[in-house]
Amino acid sequence: MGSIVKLVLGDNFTKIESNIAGVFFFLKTFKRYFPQQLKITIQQLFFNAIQQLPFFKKYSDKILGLFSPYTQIRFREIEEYRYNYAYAAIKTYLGAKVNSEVKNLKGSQLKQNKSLDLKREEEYEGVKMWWELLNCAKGKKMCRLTFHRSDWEVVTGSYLSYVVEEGKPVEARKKKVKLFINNPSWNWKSKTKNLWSSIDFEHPATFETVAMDREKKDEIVYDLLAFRDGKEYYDKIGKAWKRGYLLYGPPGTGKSTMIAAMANLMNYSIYDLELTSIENNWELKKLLIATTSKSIIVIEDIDCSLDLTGERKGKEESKKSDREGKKSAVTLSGLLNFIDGIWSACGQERILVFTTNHLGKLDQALIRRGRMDMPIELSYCTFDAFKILAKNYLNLDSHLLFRKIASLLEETKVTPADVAENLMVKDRQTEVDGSLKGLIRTLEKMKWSQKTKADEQQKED
Ligand SMILES: Nc1ncnc2c1ncn2[C@@H]1O[C@H](COP(=O)(O)OP(=O)(O)OP(=O)(O)O)[C@@H](O)[C@H]1O
Ligand SMILES: [Mg+2]
Repeated sequence: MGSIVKLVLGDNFTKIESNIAGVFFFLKTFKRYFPQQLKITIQQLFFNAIQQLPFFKKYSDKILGLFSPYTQIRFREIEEYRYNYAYAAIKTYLGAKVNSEVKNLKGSQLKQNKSLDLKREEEYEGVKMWWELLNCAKGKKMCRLTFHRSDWEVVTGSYLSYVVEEGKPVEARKKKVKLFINNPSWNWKSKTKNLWSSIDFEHPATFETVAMDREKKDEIVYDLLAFRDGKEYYDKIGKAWKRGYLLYGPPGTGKSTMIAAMANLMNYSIYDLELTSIENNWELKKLLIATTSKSIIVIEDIDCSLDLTGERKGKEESKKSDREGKKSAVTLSGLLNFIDGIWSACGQERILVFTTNHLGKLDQALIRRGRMDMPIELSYCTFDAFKILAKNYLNLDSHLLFRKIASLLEETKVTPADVAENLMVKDRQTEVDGSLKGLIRTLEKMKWSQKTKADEQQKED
């Protein structure tokens, strides 16, 4: 074998042969004379140097994972659309350490799609390790811990629990998400705190449980995260740090559920603004100025609350107008002024969400870009959305009846709320089949009645 290689490579083989011999001789001498600690340091330097090579830069994570004596543990900020509290605790721990030991702080650039916020070296019970805080593509963030494989037990055994415990006390003071509801203006007293009443917000919805196409959902989550981390960007372009989302779709498609998921993801409070209990533009201004930063201001069913001619025509409008004997005057222009003017002046880190069942009824001025940055359509249940509901309600990934349901969903307009209702069971063990069959019956009925209606319509036309 050696002679065939020699024949092919000729003189080069002799050179390679002597180089390899040289490396082996070096490693042998190194092993004999150098202490363990120095060896670890040199190994680290060697792997750091390798990471700089272009080929390794591209595949370094995978290659180093295979050959490196070092191993890594990653803590992502968002795991399966849920906020990862271990990440938060670690970040807090590292932040506190950085303030007291600035000398360990290093900043540099990693791969093109990752930027390094912080790198610090740690020593725990004689074990050396390295923490990195990384900003990855699409606003994702993570902490990465690198350490020698031989230290696995110390790191996973006691070190990580120590870090999470240390980071916890600050994290425990984390803001509680609140739901604010505006008091009717005839109940306001002199102090600002009477404008809004609040309760703890404990809605369990997360983006994981919102049933909609995954791609669309990812786009929304990345948009929200980019907004949250965008202070510098908004400062740079000279725009107020705010973002508007317009959620539209038929009743029962998950608009309110998505607002709850947004609040839980961002850890922002919700201000649920009921325009029908406000008298005029001045009151609207007062209410909006009293909202705090890191909040989501929600106006549900905007088309029912506001008339495009300038007068409200809300669900409670007639009742209230009768009672007070005068016309209320919150106008579209009042709202627009706020979004563009006062909003920009006092608005720090606020999200504005409008919902509607009828996109066509809204004034273009209200939904133009800059006011509503992202229109989000919540639509009838697709098979992708159904699979999420089946997982939520029945803990089911697949079933023989799924194929039938998929084909019925293609032909029927049914809301996720209707599907969810059919999937609710008290006893999962015995009722899974029954609830899926019940859903199929409902879908068949709906399909038939929708078809009949469409035929009648066609005849009329
Ligand atoms: N996309 C969805 N994902 C998960 N659950 C959903 C979804 N859509 C509806 N649901 C379920 O249906 C119920 C009603 O949904 P929700 O209140 O979010 O609808 P909506 O679009 O706000 O309706 P409306 O226009 O009447 O306000 C929710 O409690 C939820 O359980
Ligand atoms: Mg709703």
